[in-house]
Amino acid sequence: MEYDVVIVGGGPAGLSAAIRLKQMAEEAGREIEVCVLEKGSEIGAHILSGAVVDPKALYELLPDWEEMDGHPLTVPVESDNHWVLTKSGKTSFPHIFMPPFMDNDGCYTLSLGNFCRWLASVAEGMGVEIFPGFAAAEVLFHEDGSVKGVATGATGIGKDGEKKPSYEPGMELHAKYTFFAEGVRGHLSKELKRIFELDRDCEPQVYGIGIKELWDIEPEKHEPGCVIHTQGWPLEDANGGGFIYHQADGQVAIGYVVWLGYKNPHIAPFQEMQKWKTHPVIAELLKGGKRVSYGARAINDGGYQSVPKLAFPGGALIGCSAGFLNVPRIKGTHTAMKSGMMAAEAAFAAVAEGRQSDELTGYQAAYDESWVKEELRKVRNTVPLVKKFGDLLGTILSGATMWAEALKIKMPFTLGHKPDHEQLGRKEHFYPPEYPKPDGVLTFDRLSSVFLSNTNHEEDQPPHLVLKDPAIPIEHNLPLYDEPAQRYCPAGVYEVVEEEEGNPKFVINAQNCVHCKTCDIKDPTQNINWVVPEGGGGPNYPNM
Ligand SMILES: Cc1cc2nc3c(=O)[nH]c(=O)nc-3n(C[C@H](O)[C@H](O)[C@H](O)COP(=O)(O)OP(=O)(O)OC[C@H]3O[C@@H](n4cnc5c(N)ncnc54)[C@H](O)[C@@H]3O)c2cc1C
Ligand code: SF4
Repeated sequence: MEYDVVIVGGGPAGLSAAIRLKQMAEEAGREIEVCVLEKGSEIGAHILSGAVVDPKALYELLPDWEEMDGHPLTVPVESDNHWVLTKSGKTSFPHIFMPPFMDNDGCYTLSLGNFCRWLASVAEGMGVEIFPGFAAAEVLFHEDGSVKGVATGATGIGKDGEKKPSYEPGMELHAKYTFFAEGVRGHLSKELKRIFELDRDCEPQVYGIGIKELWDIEPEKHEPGCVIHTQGWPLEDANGGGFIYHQADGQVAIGYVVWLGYKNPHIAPFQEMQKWKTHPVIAELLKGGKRVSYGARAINDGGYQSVPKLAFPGGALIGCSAGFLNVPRIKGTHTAMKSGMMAAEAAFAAVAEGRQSDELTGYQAAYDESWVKEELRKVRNTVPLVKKFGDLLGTILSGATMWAEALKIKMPFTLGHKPDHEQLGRKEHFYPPEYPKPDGVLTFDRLSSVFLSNTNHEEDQPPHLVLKDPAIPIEHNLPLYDEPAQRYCPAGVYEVVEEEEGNPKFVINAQNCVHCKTCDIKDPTQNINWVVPEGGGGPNYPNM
């Protein structure tokens, strides 16, 4: 199938790019053929976020969005709180100490999945072809090495590699330009970074794992638009923090992010979140409520200094595939959208000039002049400072650099990052943290949690969690790190079980995978390669 632009990924970046392309074509009075591929069973099915969204990019994309039908930006932020937690206490950090650009004034709290569903309806109304349930499995290249498009994976192939009666071949989608909008740690984007050496001149990307639950809470405790961020307890050997967003319909979205640069191999991010919920203030908020959804997704933490080269012959990385998240604001939606719009503008100009398959230098140039780059520049030292000096001193120092930027004093240094997978220490050098036993009311185990993510994969299909060397988990990771995949995976996919003869065996329950990408990031020897399973497989998040 031939298109002008093929977009891989129906998140905020991909959908904004599609809408912007159609808008420009309409303004110019010409046609442009655009399609969006989405591996989830529907748009939004794989989207997991907070979210408190800054509508800055939305105002640029759809200036009259407030008058448009069905938009989900119905709960403006009414109160903005930051708590520093100890085991049983909390101190509210005075809002006045926050640099003005950290403000949530004018932002909305919502389900990002529902936001994407709405953006998709707008895009379809403009003639964008959207294919949910289609995972782009392979990048296609022209003979000169430029990107030609993508191929979706075939369906109906068994574990043994043989065709089943349900076999359907994959499709090739060719385009003048292909945008990769796969979100954090996209597996094709990872390949493209390697092939075109896109990250040769930037710092390595670093990540966090965000674990989220949606709760129906008692009506008298619900304060729509109340936004709370927490730092401090319970994390000891790691950095990160929690969020509590009072959203529409009596629900609160709660989540916990653990930065993946941690050294203690005994840490289990899922358990950190369960422990965080036992804090008296959070436990009280959730008491009498019911957990209705669960999920997890990695998040980019590298920021400004980890943004790779954005364009290459025939394509571009947009959104979190490149990595535009503002870490102290925990916001990447508006920057993802704007990057998609900038790429769209460059691609439209190129197609209108009759060009194809070349490098969209206009996109890179637009980013270099954009508010996205400037926003990321101001907060670029937060993550390295907190990692180096710890939560308290690091936050103070990072706050000082942000205030300096707010006062127009440009910091003359940019600190670097170290890859997350190189950080783990040996198991005997660290104590296992204490975690609560699940009570099934406030705290849960991983399997009952995954059940709430509605995750489903066809069981008889080739593995989508590919071990480069099957011996490494037991022969290398187990003796050194007690095989950390057992703990960092938020879906209980990886287990070490004793075989009858007493030998340990590494088991992969791939059907439980919620596509968070943590294993692809944190495995110490980068032995796990996450590739797309059959399209439509994975979580089915309702409103995450
Ligand atoms: C826990 C957590 C909390 C967050 N909180 C906030 C917040 O409060 N505010 C905020 O602004 N941002 C927040 N973010 C960040 C925000 O969610 C991201 O910045 C944003 O979603 C990035 O958009 P994207 O379009 O680049 O990628 P995504 O939203 O990840 O979308 C990518 C899409 O591409 C699809 N896809 C991937 N690979 C393929 C493939 N090969 N073929 C087909 N489809 C594919 C995926 O299924 C997905 O639907 C949070 C993130 C997390 C994890
Ligand atoms: S297997 Fe990997 S991608 Fe899947 S849920 Fe576990 S850590 Fe995430």
